[in-house]
Amino acid sequence: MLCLGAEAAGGGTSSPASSATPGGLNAASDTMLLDSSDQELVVRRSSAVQRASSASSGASDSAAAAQDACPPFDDGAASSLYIRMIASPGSAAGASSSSSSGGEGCSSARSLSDADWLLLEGLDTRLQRTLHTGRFLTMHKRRRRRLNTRSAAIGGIQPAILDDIHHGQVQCVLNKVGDWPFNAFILDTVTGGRSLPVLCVHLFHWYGLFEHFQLDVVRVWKLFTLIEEGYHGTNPYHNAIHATDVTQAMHCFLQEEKIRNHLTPLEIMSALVAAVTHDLDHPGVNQPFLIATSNHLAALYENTSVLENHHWRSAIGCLLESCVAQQMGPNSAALEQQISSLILATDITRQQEFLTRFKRYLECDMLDMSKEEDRHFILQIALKCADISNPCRPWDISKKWSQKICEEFFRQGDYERQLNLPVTSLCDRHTNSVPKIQAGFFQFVVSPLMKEWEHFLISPLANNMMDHLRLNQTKWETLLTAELAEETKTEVSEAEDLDDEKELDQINCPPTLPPSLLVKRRYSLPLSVSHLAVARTTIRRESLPDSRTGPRFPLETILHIERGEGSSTLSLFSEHGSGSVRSLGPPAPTDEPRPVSAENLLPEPSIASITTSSAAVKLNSVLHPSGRHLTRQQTFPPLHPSCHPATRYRHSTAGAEVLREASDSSDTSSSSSCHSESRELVPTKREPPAEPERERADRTKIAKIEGKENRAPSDKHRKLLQGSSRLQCRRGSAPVSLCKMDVDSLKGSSPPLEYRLSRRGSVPCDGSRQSLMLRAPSCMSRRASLPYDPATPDPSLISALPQATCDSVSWTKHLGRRFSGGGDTFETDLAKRFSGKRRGSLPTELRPREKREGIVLQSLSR
Ligand SMILES: Nc1ncnc2c1ncn2[C@@H]1O[C@@H]2COP(=O)(O)O[C@H]2[C@H]1O
Ligand SMILES: [Zn+2]
Repeated sequence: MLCLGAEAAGGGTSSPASSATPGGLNAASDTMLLDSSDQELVVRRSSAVQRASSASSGASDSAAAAQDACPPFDDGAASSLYIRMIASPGSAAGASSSSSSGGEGCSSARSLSDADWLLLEGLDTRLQRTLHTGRFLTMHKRRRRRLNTRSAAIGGIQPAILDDIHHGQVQCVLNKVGDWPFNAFILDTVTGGRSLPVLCVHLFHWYGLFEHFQLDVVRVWKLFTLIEEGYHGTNPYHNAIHATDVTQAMHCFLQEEKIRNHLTPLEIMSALVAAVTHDLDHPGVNQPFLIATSNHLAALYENTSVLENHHWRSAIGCLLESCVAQQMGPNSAALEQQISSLILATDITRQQEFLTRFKRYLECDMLDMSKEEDRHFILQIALKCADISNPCRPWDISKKWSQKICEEFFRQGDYERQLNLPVTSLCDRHTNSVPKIQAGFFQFVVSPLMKEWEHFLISPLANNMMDHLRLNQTKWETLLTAELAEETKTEVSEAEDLDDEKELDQINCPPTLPPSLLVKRRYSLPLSVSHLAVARTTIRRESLPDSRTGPRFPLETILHIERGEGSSTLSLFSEHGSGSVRSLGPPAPTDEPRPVSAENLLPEPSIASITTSSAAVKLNSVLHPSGRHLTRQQTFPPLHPSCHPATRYRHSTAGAEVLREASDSSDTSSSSSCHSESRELVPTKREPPAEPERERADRTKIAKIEGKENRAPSDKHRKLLQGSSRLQCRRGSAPVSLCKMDVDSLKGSSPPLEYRLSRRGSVPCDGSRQSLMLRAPSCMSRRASLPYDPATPDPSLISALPQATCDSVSWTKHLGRRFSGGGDTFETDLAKRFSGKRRGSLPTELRPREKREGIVLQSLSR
């Protein structure tokens, strides 16, 4: 173990920036030790200000926590601590052993009541928790990273040295920590993945918080290490680097003249801790996903700001466990209250609420920074701005963030697809693209807020941010333009292919098919489907998990299951329960392939499991004494035959929409189109099985227009559903709510909301839409993929459908080809130019502008 005098223990006290520190700590007397076994930083302070750390060098996290004095936690904090205890047997053990270890002033007897102990004893976590066990409810496992600056000579024998994280490069980066073109990725690289604690300790020194609150450096390091652990390194975007980035942005804002002269040390500390914890333990999926999959977090936080509630409670848990809360003494309650309020404000679905208020305050010049509540409001806005400030960074940094967030969205879309949930538009890598998402996000989410922020700050920083924002936005729009142009080009060539197909179809089509169905539309049957018994013109393309993106459910397996040759519990095409929509059975025996579950689908660590059922029940009794039920979720969607997950998903999304509509209109919007730029999740394409001659010939033709992810249903299902009257007339992603709808039931009545919205949904490929296509080829208000030359529909079918639907058909036909709603969704000039030309999958109906504008926020809602 090497002990070094730590000039830089606080991260740059010797830097020019630090020397300007207002009341910065003299950290020269700090001594830092690094334990090479877990790279846990233990700092010994010889400073008279702080007491010597009771944590011995190399002590484990939990031991350190146990030996440190812990305060009694009040009722308000109890759940935060429970959350961490449940996820961390070490913490619970620490708490229990602390009484015997005689930690300073820490008595478990006064901390834990009988009920607490009952809860903790019920946590049979020691036996059941796996290596994925983490401290947080999402079962996050910290990934240990070797410092990339570690000398090769150390060879794992010698502990790390201080210079590992405080060598020249780190200093260089920290010296510029107040500059806007800050690159968190670089700091993360030079600190060997420890950017979060390094930055935060640096800032705590810089603001003089150690001195002001008499904080122990060991505990503060512990705090930030816990926080760092709580971020999922497996998330492309919501990881510790994002926390670092947002904290640095917050630091920049705190330096602004309008702000810095008014803040108290407590407010500064609240702002920094809130910034660094604002996405703590983020599972990488949004709130609707958690609700749709009955995730325990949704139940725990009652479907309301689920993630934000979880973030702040986890943050308080870290403050308690590190005992920093204790050191804050009487300030602790105010600190916790501010942190929770700041983090809750980052709920993106509350954007409009804050923006409207902010505008009003600015217009009426109502903000008085000498008032505590106004300062708090500005800090809320500052955190919100910091949270979405990546579009305001220089292009190379901003672009990286954009790609990362989109990759995270697309991953969620992949999970949804694999779970047979409707794929969120924003998250569909097959119909959306990074430029498209960015252009919309920049215009509708970031710009409105940043404009007001600029209005408030009136400073070079604000100008700088807006300059970058405009520049970056132009770049994404240029990319989008190029993408759409390319798409148009491709589709023209596809149209030519379709002419060829028409000839082929006329030769091969069985006489039972009405002529109007021929050459109805292009489609994208996979080359690998070998069970086509009807002419392909009758087959709708589908959106089953593509074998390229869903390797765990290759089409062969699906067809195998569908034919009843495999386990019946995983029927992907049937209607109810095991015989219906993809049925997700209970965990299969260990030697069987596991059913579709979050544990199978999500990258390790899983968000599906947290703790044992008994623990969940007890936790529930603490959080919800009224006795509401909270069960631990093992697999999802859970087995609720009466409520298909897709329906539940739609409801949760609809709920968000209603909520949004209740607030002011003109939020933001998003749209869809194009393929993903990311290739990380695209596995190698599978070999197609052997197939009959004619079908092969067909497919060779089709291959020209392949490139879609669609899959055709099997012959069996097609036959089964020939008589079905379902109204699932769109490709791949039929309106999820229409599964049981009969065409006749629509006669003379106004279409149900679900139908009018015609939302996509990735309903299982059950073949029902084919029969519908046979009967109502072009009357449906289907999205996307309209034929270039739609044949005149059967008049009797048209009369059977709601007028609105038929109107939309004629509207759609007017476009001359399939319409995807994407280009015009943002209603920019740019987009208008391409409306009707681009591919994509939005409904053909023209939805009210405010509804469309809400899409981005809704999709982003976490
Ligand atoms: N560049 C971006 N493009 C699209 N969405 C973004 C971008 N940056 C941030 N967001 C979204 O805005 C949200 C703000 O809160 P979160 O950081 O939790 O999650 C963020 C993302 O969902
Ligand atoms: Zn965030």
